[in-house]
Amino acid sequence: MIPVLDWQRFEADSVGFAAELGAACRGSGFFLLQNHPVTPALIDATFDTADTFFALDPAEKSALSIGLNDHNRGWVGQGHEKLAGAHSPADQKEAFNIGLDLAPDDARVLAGEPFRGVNVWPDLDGFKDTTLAYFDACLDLSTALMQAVALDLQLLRAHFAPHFTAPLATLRLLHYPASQNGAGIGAGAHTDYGALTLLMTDGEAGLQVQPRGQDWTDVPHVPGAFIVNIGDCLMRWTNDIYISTPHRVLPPRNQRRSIAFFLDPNPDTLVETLPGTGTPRYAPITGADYLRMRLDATYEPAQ
Ligand SMILES: O=C(O)CCC(=O)C(=O)O
Ligand SMILES: [Fe+2]
Repeated sequence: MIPVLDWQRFEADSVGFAAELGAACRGSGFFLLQNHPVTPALIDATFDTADTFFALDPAEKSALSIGLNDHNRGWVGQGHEKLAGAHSPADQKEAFNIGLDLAPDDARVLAGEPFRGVNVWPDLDGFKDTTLAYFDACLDLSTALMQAVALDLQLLRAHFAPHFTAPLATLRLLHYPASQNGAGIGAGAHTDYGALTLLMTDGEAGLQVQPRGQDWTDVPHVPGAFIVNIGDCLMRWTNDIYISTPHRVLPPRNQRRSIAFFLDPNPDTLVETLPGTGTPRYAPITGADYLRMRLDATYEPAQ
């Protein structure tokens, strides 16, 4: 049900690869991607540095809290987020978000453009270098995947390139503590907000998908392969030709770690239904407005 695609095929037969990708994106909205260029050494190093961060004292982590800035960077403590919506139980997980790495004197930061802020960093050797290397590797791979999306949609291969020059990409380190009794939820049922998500897990079970009209089913673990899925922004952009699919994480038996990379377009990109996709079902919206709308719904209103 969730196909396994081979990235090497994109070089040799980009049209054939794009057709496979397109079939997955029109179906379950999920596929596994193996033989990609993000090295096992970089993946391991990112998991290791994330472990070191999550083991810090909560007081140290809360100095980097996501609530202290308005550009979606930093630490999300346990119980802070409800991916399934405000009336659901809180997710049993913690997370750390890193965005495009901008200097404090970057003109976009100084101008206060939406989501254009500086990253926040823990005082840990190697954390920044490792996570930024992982961020860059995922940015390269995900924007290359957008070329395959373009080919599948009968657009020029470079169609999306201008929309991902300085995108609202987010690298999110995730940590789900072991659950004694399986009660509650690790991450509530949701669809992702952006264009593409590249997810790496440590193999601990828990992630499930629910393709439209079907039951929840486990996502298989293929060591080293990315779990790739499309988000609501790309569903909207394709006028619902591609499907973003609900998924959730059950409370894991053992602690579980994952690393999600969310690719959203540039903040000023106008997401309007693509040529050749029929009568538009959606009004155009900028990348920044769309992401803000979705993030605002994810965090509990202040008490
Ligand atoms: O941790 C996982 O396996 C999935 C996380 C997820 O779906 C998300 O953060 O959007
Ligand atoms: Fe997700």
